[in-house]
Amino acid sequence: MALITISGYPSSGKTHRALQLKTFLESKLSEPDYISAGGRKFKVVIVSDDSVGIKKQDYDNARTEKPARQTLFTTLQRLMAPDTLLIIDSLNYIKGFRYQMYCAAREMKVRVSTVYVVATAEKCREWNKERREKTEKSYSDETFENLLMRYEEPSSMVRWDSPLFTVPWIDEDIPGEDIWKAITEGVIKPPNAGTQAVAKAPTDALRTLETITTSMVSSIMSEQSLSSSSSSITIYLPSAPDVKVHLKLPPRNITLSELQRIKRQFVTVHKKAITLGTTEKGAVDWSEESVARKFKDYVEENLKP
Ligand SMILES: Nc1ncnc2c1ncn2[C@@H]1O[C@H](COP(=O)(O)OP(=O)(O)OP(=O)(O)O)[C@@H](O)[C@H]1O
Repeated sequence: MALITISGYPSSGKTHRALQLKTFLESKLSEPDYISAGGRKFKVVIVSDDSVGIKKQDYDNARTEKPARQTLFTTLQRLMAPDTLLIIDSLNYIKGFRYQMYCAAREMKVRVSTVYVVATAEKCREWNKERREKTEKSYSDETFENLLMRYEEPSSMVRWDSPLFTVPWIDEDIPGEDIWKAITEGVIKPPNAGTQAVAKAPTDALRTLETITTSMVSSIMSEQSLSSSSSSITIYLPSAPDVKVHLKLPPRNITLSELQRIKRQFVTVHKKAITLGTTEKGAVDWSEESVARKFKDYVEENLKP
């Protein structure tokens, strides 16, 4: 039915908010009108680091953090269902990971929303220290500071974070009614080209992903050098000349390293989707045109103005 992603700094009160939200949603689900309208039994489920066995120390280095995140992702894929309001209570601090969850939700045809729990770094530091003093689970100081530095703030401007609800730590109420509306009445986005089922071997898909994105990065760079004042360029794919992609660029010079960083993020996220898509849910569409259009959207949304 819906996927609600909670995101925020370490020790910012995400679990506190997730529990508040669960109580609110359960009270809405128990309203007689709601039950009789749908005639179905819905449930609210929280998936958290604790519930899937992720420890605070797993965030100490990438070697342990990556498989932890993968466990979280596999669990949420398994639990997403038409009768479930799924709340993901974890740091969810990587933009690419939130995008990956969003794609999975679209594939399952469930509504999405993001709750950004905001507390100052100082406050979170204080709460993390208090947890340690009370011998509760806490992050080491080094990991805590590292996570703060790496935190990629959600933005209502990008599809995968919206609708976005920002909840400050001082405000005791959550915007429950607004979240409820978003997850029961909001638009269900159809699976995009990248999540529709069309057979293609994973090795081909990985090659397409790499060659198309590489070729688009060089096309953007060369088009930009030819028409420096233009804010919109057209790219033709050398390997598929009948495919034309129109790309909007911000009115400034885009650097190669910027594009390569965006390309790396895109490739990493979709490599995972290719593997999961082909091993668990049937093959997905990784045609050249589909990859080109997905990458175009990703570039447009990730280039700073
Ligand atoms: N609004 C608040 N007012 C006072 N204390 C709070 C508030 N929110 C959280 N805390 C305290 O901060 C600590 C961390 O809270 P919580 O577990 O909800 O954070 P979290 O963001 O889920 O942490 P983690 O990053 O470990 O998942 C707890 O000890 C909690 O009591």
